[in-house]
Amino acid sequence: MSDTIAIASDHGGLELKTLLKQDLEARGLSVLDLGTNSTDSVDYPDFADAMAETVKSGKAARGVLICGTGIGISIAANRHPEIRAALVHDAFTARMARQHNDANVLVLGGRTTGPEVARDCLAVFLDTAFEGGRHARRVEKMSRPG
Ligand SMILES: O=C[C@H](O)[C@H](O)[C@H](O)COP(=O)(O)O
Repeated sequence: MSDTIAIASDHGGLELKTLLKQDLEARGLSVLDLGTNSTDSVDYPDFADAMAETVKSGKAARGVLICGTGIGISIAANRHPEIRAALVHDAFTARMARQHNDANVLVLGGRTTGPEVARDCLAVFLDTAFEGGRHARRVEKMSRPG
C-alpha cells in the first residue's frame, strides 16, 4: 500500500488537522495536505471532493477528513463510489471502520472529538487491517452502482 496519506479539513477541523498531520509525519508517512490552511470560512464539500479525487487517482491510498462535526464532510465524501468514509468517535468505532467496513477515509469532528481521542482513532485506523470474509461481500455490495 502507498505510504502516502492525504489529509484535509474545513476551518472547523483545521486545529485537529494540524495535530494529526504531525502524528502522520512522525510515523514516517508521506502526507498530502489538501488544505484548508487558514481559519477563513470555507465549504467542506470542496475538501471532500479533493480527497475523493486524490484517493481515486491513487495519489494516496487513504485519507483523513475533518470538519466541525465530521458529518457534512463524510456525507460529501461518501457521494463518491470509491470512497468509504467513516465518521468515528472513539478507538472502537475506528477499529470497526477498518475491520468490518474497510474504510479508506477516516472522518473526525474537530469540535466534537478531543485531541487525544482523535489521535487514538488515527493510530487505530492506520494499524488495523480489514477482516475480509463476510465483510468483503458487504463491502462489494456497496461498491456496485446504485
Ligand atoms: O458538517 C459540517 C461541519 O461541521 C462544518 O464544519 C460546520 O457546519 C461549519 O460551520 P460554521 O460555518 O458555522 O463554522
